[in-house]
Amino acid sequence: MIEVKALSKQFDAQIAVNDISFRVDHGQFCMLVGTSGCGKSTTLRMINRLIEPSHGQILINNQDVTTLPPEQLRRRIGYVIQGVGLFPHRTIHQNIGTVPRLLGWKKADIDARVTELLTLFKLDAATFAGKYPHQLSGGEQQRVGVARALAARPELLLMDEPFGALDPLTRELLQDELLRVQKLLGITIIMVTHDLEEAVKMADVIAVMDKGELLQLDSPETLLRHPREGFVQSLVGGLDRSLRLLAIKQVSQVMTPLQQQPSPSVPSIAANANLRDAMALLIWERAEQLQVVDAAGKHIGQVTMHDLLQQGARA
Ligand SMILES: Nc1ncnc2c1ncn2[C@@H]1O[C@H](COP(=O)(O)OP(=O)(O)OP(=O)(O)O)[C@@H](O)[C@H]1O
Repeated sequence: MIEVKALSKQFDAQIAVNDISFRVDHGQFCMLVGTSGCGKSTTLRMINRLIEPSHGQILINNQDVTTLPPEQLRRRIGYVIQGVGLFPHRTIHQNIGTVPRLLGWKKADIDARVTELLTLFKLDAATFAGKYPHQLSGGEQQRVGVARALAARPELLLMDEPFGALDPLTRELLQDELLRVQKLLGITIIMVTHDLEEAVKMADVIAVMDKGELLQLDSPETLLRHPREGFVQSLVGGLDRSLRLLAIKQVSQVMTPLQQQPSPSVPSIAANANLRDAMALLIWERAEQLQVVDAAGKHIGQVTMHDLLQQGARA
């Protein structure tokens, strides 16, 4: 668990972060959202002490981060930035093994961990371990960047716009992979983004910042349904809020169990698809109803236009 208490940072005359407090529980995914220059990166970099706070306190599992030597602290906290920052003259294996090596892990343990992480991110270890970063695509490099940050099993992962430089399709793929890995490993993540769509899709809690201040900290659904007046309201948007609400729920959460025999004339949708995709399919097919199928392709229920209208509507 991480607790940020009355944290501020002043650079000369400029107050970059102004008296912010929040708490992220173990295993939660927290997104810091806001426009450029609002203090997101500065907040993140104070947590791993790349920047020293002017005021305030940061506790990780009740331990004040200022009581730890910064190098020791950074080995307990993974850090991923946009553009990856892989070491260009080291192989993928050496890159991922960086922190375990510094911590004095045995070679066999490092080898096993590198293979485990590459496999986790769907990169074939035999193919990729000996390659150099420039031989990888941007998406592959970014996966390696996340794998490297996770190598020594950190208790916290900090990510600063990690997918900002990727094309939209690769970006979506990596978002899905990160969510899968996060759920699997149960790690706590604090990620910076200026993309509300990304925040709504991935976060358990969203912290909206503006001009160095924390304006609202809530779940995606609460933030979309009850944004505070002013900046947050303008950020979450007007009517497209309804589509964002649909994007945060899965078909499986609103479907009704199978009532009738599957019909070949009714379009099908995967149970883990989101409601926005379901709405798009209903409109595209001019249908009133979709059949829901599980990962094995078995029909398990149905979802109707009426169900979706309820979910995307004002509370
Ligand atoms: N080392 C520094 N020295 C002086 N001012 C700084 C320094 N780092 C950041 N700032 C200023 O602090 C403010 C907050 O910067 P920060 O990088 O935290 O914003 P951000 O929300 O992450 O923005 P972006 O999305 O553009 O990265 C900005 O006005 C920035 O110019």
